[in-house]
Amino acid sequence: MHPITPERAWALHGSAATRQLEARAIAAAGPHVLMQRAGLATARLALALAPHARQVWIACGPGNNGGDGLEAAMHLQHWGKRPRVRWLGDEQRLAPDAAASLARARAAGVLFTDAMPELQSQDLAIDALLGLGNARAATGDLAACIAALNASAAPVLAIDLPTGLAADTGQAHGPAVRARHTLSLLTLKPGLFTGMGRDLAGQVWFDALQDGDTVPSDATLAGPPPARARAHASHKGSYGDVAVLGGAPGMRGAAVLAASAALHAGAGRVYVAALDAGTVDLAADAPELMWRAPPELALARLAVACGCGGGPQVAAWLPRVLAEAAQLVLDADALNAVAADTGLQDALRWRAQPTVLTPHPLEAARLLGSSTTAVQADRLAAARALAARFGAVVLLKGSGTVVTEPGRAPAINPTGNARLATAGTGDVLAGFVAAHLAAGSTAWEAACHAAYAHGALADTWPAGRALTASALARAAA
Ligand SMILES: NC(=O)C1=CN([C@@H]2O[C@H](COP(=O)(O)OP(=O)(O)OC[C@H]3O[C@@H](n4cnc5c(N)ncnc54)[C@H](O)[C@@H]3O)[C@@H](O)[C@H]2O)[C@@H](O)CC1
Ligand SMILES: Nc1ncnc2c1ncn2[C@@H]1O[C@H](COP(=O)(O)OP(=O)(O)O)[C@@H](O)[C@H]1O
Ligand SMILES: [K+]
Repeated sequence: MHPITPERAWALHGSAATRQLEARAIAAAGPHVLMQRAGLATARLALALAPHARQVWIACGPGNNGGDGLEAAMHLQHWGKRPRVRWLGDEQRLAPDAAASLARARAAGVLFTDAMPELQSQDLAIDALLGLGNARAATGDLAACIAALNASAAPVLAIDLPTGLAADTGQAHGPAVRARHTLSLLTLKPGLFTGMGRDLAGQVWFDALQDGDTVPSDATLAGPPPARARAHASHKGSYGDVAVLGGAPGMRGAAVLAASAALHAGAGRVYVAALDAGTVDLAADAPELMWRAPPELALARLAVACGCGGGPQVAAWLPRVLAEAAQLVLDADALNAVAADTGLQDALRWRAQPTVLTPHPLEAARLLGSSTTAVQADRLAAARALAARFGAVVLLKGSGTVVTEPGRAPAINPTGNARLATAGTGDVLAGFVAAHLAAGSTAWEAACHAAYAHGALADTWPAGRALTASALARAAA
């Protein structure tokens, strides 16, 4: 069993792939063996999380997720704990594995009770209501158990998935359990790491329940970028040139943030072309930045971050930028301009040079002609659709940032937290991506590595220090 941390990459499997692997694993191991392993793993984790727990409330649903919970109850009973089980199943319609675990829990003397527990007296609660079989919004007793788990002062351990969380999308379309820990079984599911997944699953643990067998993954949970050593005999030209095109009147700060981020992330030289009527400025904290009028940029030699505070003015520059920029990050207003103009959409599709689009969900919705709700309902699918439509790497921002490109399984970024929800951090990310592109990374690597580094800075940010976008830009290593 492993705790899932951002220190390494992990393969992610959606529900269809997991069902496929489950069928093979059951065929190989024999009936009930997998559920026995799942229940034992759950009980062991429960004990590790709450070693002194006496009272454990286990809410068990009607299917095999409930079977895992019953199996765990049996072990906890054997180990001298006092598990109390609320079981929502129907013996007439019970699958054989869950029926076997029900019999074992009863034989062990586990207490079954329909009464809701005295919530404050529980030391631990286990959510074994629904897992992969979660088919519709919970109502009735199921919804009441979800509410009880969420009201519990005790930590909640969810088996396989927090009840109500969709394995493939990270969305919940009804009441859902908010767990402190989730033990994912057989595979890690993408929905645990994006959308609502991070908030509902808490700390994720993983037990493969079997050795060796696997099926093709649907996505990856990204790992850290490889360390980049600088050759001693290198010079500023070795790390490439970035230009930021943005900063319309009143929004110059966005361009400075992206430029400062590119500079601190290691770009050799950083130019800023502000759309603010061409006035030249020296940012007090970054005299290294070189200010140019937009027509002066030698786009064909530059990694360009375009959009950051660009306002409507950026649209006029996009035909040239799309045609000429050696590498390109399109952010914010540049994305909105593309969304509003089919000519720019064609130019983006025809572009052959490396390109990264960095929309937040609303920008993605504009590009897709859909809504933020539709994008968030399936972030992986939305990112894939955008990548296919524009033939570019897409980095869809938000909790569990998704990176994808045509023909490749998406990566979900494991780092970052809600302290990043402050104005300007997206401009910083665009600057990071541009710096990686300028240094020679592929568009895919630049997007994955920049997202990871951006989130990791937030994850290690000192508790007492305000996380502002300008401080984030300067903190890049
Ligand atoms: N079969 C096995 O040996 C194994 C099963 N495993 C567990 O089994 C789970 C999948 O089991 P199932 O396929 O039985 O699925 P679940 O146990 O997640 O739920 C399926 C049952 O819940 C009902 N249901 C779904 N949504 C409902 C709703 N909103 N209101 C009321 N009832 C609802 C379905 O009609 C069905 O009876 C996995 O998540 C995992 O926890 C794993 O332990 C691996 C081994
Ligand atoms: N709750 C969160 N968890 C993880 N990352 C977040 C969260 N909220 C915001 N972020 C990150 O912060 C950045 C915000 O970017 P964006 O929405 O473009 O803001 P802005 O336009 O103000 O710069 C993105 O990288 C996004 O992924
Ligand atoms: K569950």
